[in-house]
Amino acid sequence: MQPYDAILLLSFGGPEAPEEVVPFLRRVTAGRGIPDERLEEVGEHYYLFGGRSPINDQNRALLAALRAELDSRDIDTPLLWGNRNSEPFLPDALREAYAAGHRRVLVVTTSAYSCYSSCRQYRENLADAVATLREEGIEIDIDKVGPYAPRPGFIRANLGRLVESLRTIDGVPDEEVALLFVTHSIPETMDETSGPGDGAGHLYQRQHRAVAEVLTEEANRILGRDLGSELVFCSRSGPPSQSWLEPDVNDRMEELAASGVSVVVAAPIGFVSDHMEVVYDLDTEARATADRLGQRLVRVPTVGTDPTFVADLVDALLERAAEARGEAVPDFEGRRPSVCAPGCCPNLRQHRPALCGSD
Ligand SMILES: CC1=C(CCC(=O)O)c2cc3nc(cc4[nH]c(cc5[nH]c(cc1n2)c(C)c5CCC(=O)O)c(CCC(=O)O)c4C)C(CCC(=O)O)=C3C
Ligand SMILES: [Fe+2]
Repeated sequence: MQPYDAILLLSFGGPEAPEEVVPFLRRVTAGRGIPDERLEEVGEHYYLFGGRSPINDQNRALLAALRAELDSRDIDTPLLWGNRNSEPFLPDALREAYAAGHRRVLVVTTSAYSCYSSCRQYRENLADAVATLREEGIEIDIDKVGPYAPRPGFIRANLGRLVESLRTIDGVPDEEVALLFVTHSIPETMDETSGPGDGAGHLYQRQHRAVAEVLTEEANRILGRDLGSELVFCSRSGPPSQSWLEPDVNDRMEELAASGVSVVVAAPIGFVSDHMEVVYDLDTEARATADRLGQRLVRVPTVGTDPTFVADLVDALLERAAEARGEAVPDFEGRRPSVCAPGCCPNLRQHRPALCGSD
């Protein structure tokens, strides 16, 4: 893994007890104009699950799977974990890394796609953490693996799960099935400006549509079906005056019921584990919508610790290390170099320093 002497999994974080819910939500939304009403509502989602989000346990499982994959390739580089919004906090993780003698850390996030929330915001968190540590006299260098949704392993792992789910509705005619790929809604402006600032924009949506297209094609080929598919969104927040990506999964299910769809297959390709957005927004809310409409909802699992996904993440780490050594590495979808371009996925609220980019 040279030139890196540690790897760090960087994630969103989540509460693990009822008393952690409000402090967590305050951290997530500090200065982001989320209405109080929405916060109370989201708090209720967490209380419904005893105040414990599944995300940290899922990251513990991912860390164990990554460790096992690294070990199987005789890579003994330490693997660490830091979060944006809950313990273990990123600056603490980096402080510990330094204390253990690590000076150059390679980061991989639990966000697979490109947009401010899923990429640059983590880069800002890294810049903040490094600045905090510098004040303590600690110097640490950070690089990051780029958004990995277009990678073959992420796609193959999703395909395996999708095909398995579709096999449970073998006898249902194509015209009665709606295949919905689901991701987190984001503000329209965040989508428009996502990507390397080359004028094209909408990279967030384009990456999802590309993944959805390959998955639909391949699943149809494997199963001898001719299913269509669409991209829909969940977890909208923000004030009603702001446009966010649509349609909402529940609204679309309602329309589909009216046109004779009896089975909805929901594949949350926007997420890498079955965290709150999945267990609440899909398994609770969308399931209630399905029940009301008399539809059957088949929810496809996220990639989680799928061995194909885990092996591909380790490949991504190794490729990033080779890139840092100046070696030629495979390109995919123009994601080389891994350093983000100037103005990539900008912060539209205020300019803030960000690491792992060329601006
Ligand atoms: C693109 C995207 C991902 C996917 C990529 C990735 O995985 O990073 C993601 C993941 C997640 N989002 C999460 C939780 C929350 N996101 C919020 C708010 C927001 N998310 C946004 C976007 C995204 N979010 C945006 C544009 C906002 C508006 C405010 C802002 O501009 O920041 C809020 C505030 C309340 C609300 O409005 O919902 C919460 C509580 C959790 C933890 C789940 C758990 O606990 O299991 C995870 C993994
Ligand atoms: Fe979110």
